[in-house]
Amino acid sequence: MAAIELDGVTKQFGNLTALQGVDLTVEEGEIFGFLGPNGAGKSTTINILLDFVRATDGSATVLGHDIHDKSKAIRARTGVLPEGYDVYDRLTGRQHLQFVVESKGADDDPDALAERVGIADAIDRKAGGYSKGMQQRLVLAMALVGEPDLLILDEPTTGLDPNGARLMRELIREENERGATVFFSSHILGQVEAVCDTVGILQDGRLIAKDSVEGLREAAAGDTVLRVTLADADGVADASAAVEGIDEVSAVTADGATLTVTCDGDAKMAVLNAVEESGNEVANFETEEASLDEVFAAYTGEQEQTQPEVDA
Ligand SMILES: Nc1ncnc2c1ncn2[C@@H]1O[C@H](COP(=O)(O)OP(=O)(O)OP(=O)(O)O)[C@@H](O)[C@H]1O
Repeated sequence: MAAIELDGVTKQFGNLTALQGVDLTVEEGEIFGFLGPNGAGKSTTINILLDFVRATDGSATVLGHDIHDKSKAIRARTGVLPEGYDVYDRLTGRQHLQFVVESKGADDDPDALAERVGIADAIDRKAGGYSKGMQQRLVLAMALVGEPDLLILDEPTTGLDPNGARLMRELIREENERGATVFFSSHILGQVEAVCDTVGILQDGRLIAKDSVEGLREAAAGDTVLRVTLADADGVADASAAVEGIDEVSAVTADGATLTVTCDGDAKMAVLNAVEESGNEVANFETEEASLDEVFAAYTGEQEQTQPEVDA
């Protein structure tokens, strides 16, 4: 059974088309990264899945249930970290957690939940006094209540420092190992790359790609950069001339005994053969993979969508 299935989902807000005919399947047990620039329609998709917003057209199921007819059943089995969720300033962390435990009919221990997200010391303080990152951790703990079958996390690393972002990734993996499907949206590519099995790229309300991180890279990385180091630097000019003669090669630069060659991914062997045929011995070669940033830019045609990655 698919954990999430969208079939031709379209959403109009007046004249604005926020989603256009989105078909998407997220398999059970997957960690799915929903990637897209600001305004692409990620939150609208999530709101439709949770029946907070009605689709103009199309249909969808979550955990096998129709999103309209069975929204209560869906929410009972789903943990959600909404974008920009406001905590109740006057309630403590414990009261927030107790509220969710009771409303879900679960039996989680609030102290254990707070411990998992790293706010155990602050559990009896009012959430209004929490830092932004602590509030985000509290909301994450609320999403974990009741061992949900599906976690929907909308931009979960917002407001988190590198340690918080790392914790988020660890929790996503732990929850997935427990058996939960994880669907999380982000415009921070590194977060998605670090933890996801599958990525969907949404742009202007259309799903423009869905693949594994590796598959996306291969599909979008038309150009590969090869660094070929020769055994003898004296042969560089000949080797360079030989490589330049290959149709699939778009650029060659030389530095000492190393040639840097930009070429189509499938021309790697031709490059190495040309170097050897020019009378040179290859001492070493490396291939530079396209980063997911480059993949994302190749798909969306946008260069600077990302915030600096919080490396952890
Ligand atoms: N309630 C609404 N009324 C009118 N327009 C809306 C509404 N909600 C969203 N939109 C518009 O729909 C489009 C998609 O917005 P959405 O919030 O789903 O994007 P997003 O990918 O989640 O972006 P972000 O990363 O900035 O949160 C945007 O153009 C947005 O302005």
